Amino acid sequence: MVHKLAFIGFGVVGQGLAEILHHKKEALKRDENFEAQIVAISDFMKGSIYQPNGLDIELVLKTLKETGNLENYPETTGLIKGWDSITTICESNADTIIEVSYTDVKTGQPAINHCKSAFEHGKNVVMTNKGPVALAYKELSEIAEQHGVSWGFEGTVMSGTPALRMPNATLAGNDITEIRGILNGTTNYILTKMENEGVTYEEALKEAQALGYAEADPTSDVEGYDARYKIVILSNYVMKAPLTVEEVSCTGISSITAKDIEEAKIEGKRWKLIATARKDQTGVIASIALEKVDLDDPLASISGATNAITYETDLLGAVTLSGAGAGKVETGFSLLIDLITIARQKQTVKL
Ligand SMILES: NC(=O)C1=CN([C@@H]2O[C@H](COP(=O)(O)OP(=O)(O)OC[C@H]3O[C@@H](n4cnc5c(N)ncnc54)[C@H](OP(=O)(O)O)[C@@H]3O)[C@@H](O)[C@H]2O)C=CC1
Ligand SMILES: N[C@@H](CC=O)C(=O)O
Repeated sequence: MVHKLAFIGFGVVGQGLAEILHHKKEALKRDENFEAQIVAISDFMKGSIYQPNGLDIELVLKTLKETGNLENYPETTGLIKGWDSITTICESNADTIIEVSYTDVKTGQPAINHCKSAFEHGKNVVMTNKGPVALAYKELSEIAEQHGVSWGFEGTVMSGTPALRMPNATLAGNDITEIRGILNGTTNYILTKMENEGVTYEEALKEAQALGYAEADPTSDVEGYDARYKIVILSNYVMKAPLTVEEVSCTGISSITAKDIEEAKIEGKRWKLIATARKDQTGVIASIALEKVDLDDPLASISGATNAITYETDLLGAVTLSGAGAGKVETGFSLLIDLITIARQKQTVKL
């Protein structure tokens, strides 16, 4: 079966997945029996194209690079231009929607509506957009289930590093009592650059933006909102506790100075933006806080855009996972693993 994909949003991450699908086409077919075709892309400013027989990925990327607009893609029989996101989701022949538009930290929209429309039209969604998972996890998972479709969102926490799949699949049966981690690549990159290279806060932020780590509005990163979304996703999905964004106390890194960093160094400590969620009798208590950690703390050695997370479990003790927390290919991969998982489920059902 060839999986037909429609992309909503085509920025860093969307293009990351498209490049992987192009470069690994043969290997994915040979090793995973996985074949995909991009039939539609709908992006706010970069334009919208739909070709029911499949778009030529190389030509899509070339057209975008050379002209900045997808609608300059060469005319072919059946090509439709200009569809908005909802029309693309509802009217295209895609079986899976790749939702990689920007994360709205207040309402989660329009991505929540994108998910609802897709599920109601019998389509799977795989996404890296954190809004719908952080704000509407329960409602959307119920709608997906009612319509018998899949919803993948591995990349919403720690990019392609399996921060969701690992505890759910391989730690199943454990009670996870506490989660503590570095969950934002941009802020960890800034803190590392300031400490190791004496780069200013502003310069380090600019670098993180240029490398594709930061959110469209980097306030989300530096004020801790992005990490707050991620700890809410972890609480709901991994700890099965219905924590809301408003319940998480949150401070970011925007007030940190070179002097603060120097002082921490003298004390033998290091600043890190730490996300914590801890179970108690009433539910889960969670926070995002800038902390001065001891150098022998396992999170102290996590540098750059790398993230890390420790799960405290009742049967296995502490289990720590570290890996990429942001990036084009790294986050593109998170979408690929969700797609491969859906494909494997379909193959198992057939058997
Ligand atoms: N970058 C990373 O490392 C990671 C990102 N994420 C998440 O993945 C998502 C995508 O990130 P990234 O690719 O970096 O972001 P970008 O800002 O590079 O891309 C987002 C794209 O979505 C488009 N867009 C915004 N709203 C709509 C809409 N309503 N309909 C169609 N297109 C829309 C934007 O359009 P335009 O700019 O043309 O107006 C832009 O091209 C975000 O939600 C982010 O939080 C998650 C993990 C890691
Ligand atoms: N802006 C985010 C991207 C991934 O979620 C980050 O820096 O971690």
